[in-house]
Amino acid sequence: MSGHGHPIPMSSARCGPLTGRADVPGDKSISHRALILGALAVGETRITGLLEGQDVLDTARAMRAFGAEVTDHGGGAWSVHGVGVGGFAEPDQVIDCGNSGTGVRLIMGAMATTPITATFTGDASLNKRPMARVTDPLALFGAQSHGRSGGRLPMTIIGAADPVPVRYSTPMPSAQVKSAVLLAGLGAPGETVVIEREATRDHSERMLAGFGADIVSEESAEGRVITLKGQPELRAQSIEVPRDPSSAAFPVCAALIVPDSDVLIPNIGLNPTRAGLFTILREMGADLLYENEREEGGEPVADLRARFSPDLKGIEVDPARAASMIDEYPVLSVVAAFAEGATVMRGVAELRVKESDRIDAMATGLRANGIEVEDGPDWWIVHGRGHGDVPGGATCASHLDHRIAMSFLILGMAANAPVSVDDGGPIATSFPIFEPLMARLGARLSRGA
Ligand SMILES: O=C(O)C1=C[C@@H](OP(=O)(O)O)[C@@H](O)[C@H](O)C1
Ligand SMILES: C=C(OP(=O)(O)O)C(=O)O
Repeated sequence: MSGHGHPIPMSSARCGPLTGRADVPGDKSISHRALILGALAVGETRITGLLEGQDVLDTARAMRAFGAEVTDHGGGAWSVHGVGVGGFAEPDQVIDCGNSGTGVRLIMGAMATTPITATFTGDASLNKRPMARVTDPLALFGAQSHGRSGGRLPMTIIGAADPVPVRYSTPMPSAQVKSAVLLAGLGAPGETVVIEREATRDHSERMLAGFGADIVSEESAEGRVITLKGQPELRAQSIEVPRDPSSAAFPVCAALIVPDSDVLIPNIGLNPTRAGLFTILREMGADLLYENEREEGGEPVADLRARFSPDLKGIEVDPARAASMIDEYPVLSVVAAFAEGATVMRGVAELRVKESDRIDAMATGLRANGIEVEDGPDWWIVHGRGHGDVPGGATCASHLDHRIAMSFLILGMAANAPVSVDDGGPIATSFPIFEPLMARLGARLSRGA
């Protein structure tokens, strides 16, 4: 797999209209949480629509290592026989979370208040990412961690034998940190409180409530205050995973920039903590409609219809929206290249600590393809060239980052010359059917240098 297998060079060439229906896979964030909470519940949790991308498969394997029975019934249907809160067994192998920040950080939280020891590792990308943001609050519960310098993986966590509850303000907007603290709070007596200044994706809170935990979110002058009562008995659930808005972003953005396209992307989760990209695209002048808006399994859902939008305008993206579209900035920067004027993105320092430094990876690749980009520590500006004037023609490094690889392949669909990536392998972490799905719509993707 990505980071372990051979690189898969891929290219994308200008194509005719993209048309038809794009059924994107299940939501990655919700899939991780369904497996982890299923493993912490009593009884059998049934999941449909699970994302079978490598990140989630690595979490499924990890849950088995902690003692849960995880079964793949085929076609996205899975079941998890949980061990109950506090019931995790000590794994006898190192837990390899592959490329997944969400996987490793949430699982560290989930085991940190059980008196067991586990060692975590990942691929070359994950082993560079900061873990102190999770181990600092886990230490407050009484857990110990021993990792490489700078708080990097591989890392051993020794769960607290006698955990205490915690009140913690997250220092950066991060749903992974929030979720790690909440999952650790399950194993501590009393109330664990997480305070976040900017609201991040709330799938953990919604799903914990669904599993029967006593959890309350309140808005206050400090921000959002989430209070969880520890040591509940979580009851197994049936979970239907909605389709992933972060994956939908790719066919949506491709349809906006490829002339005469008209693509329907059904059943997309539009939780407001996730849907920022679609709001911004509409503000830029995108022909993007929400059809058949409804609620499914406690999450807002709609069918997206995206059509070629020849008059996109650059925009100043409201930094208050950053958390609700944090994974979508790379593909937004591609759309920005086809807009008239500058698109300004501020307050996005977090982009520098994802699977890659996403500001640097995109800025470097966009410049190589003839697009002017300025960047600083927590901001970047893409100077759009307008439709029909994006040169393309370069090979970009994907840095073991699925979203970087997919973004540059989208660029190639509307640029004047083909665009290549050195390695499309990481795409399988979140969107394993990206290639056939985009090809069916009419994209011209090929493999090989
Ligand atoms: O909680 C989650 O499922 C995620 C949170 C975000 O990360 P941060 O918490 O680091 O912002 C996001 O980038 C990631 O893709 C998924
Ligand atoms: C940042 C991402 O994932 P993770 O942090 O789970 O590796 C992502 O999918 O864009």
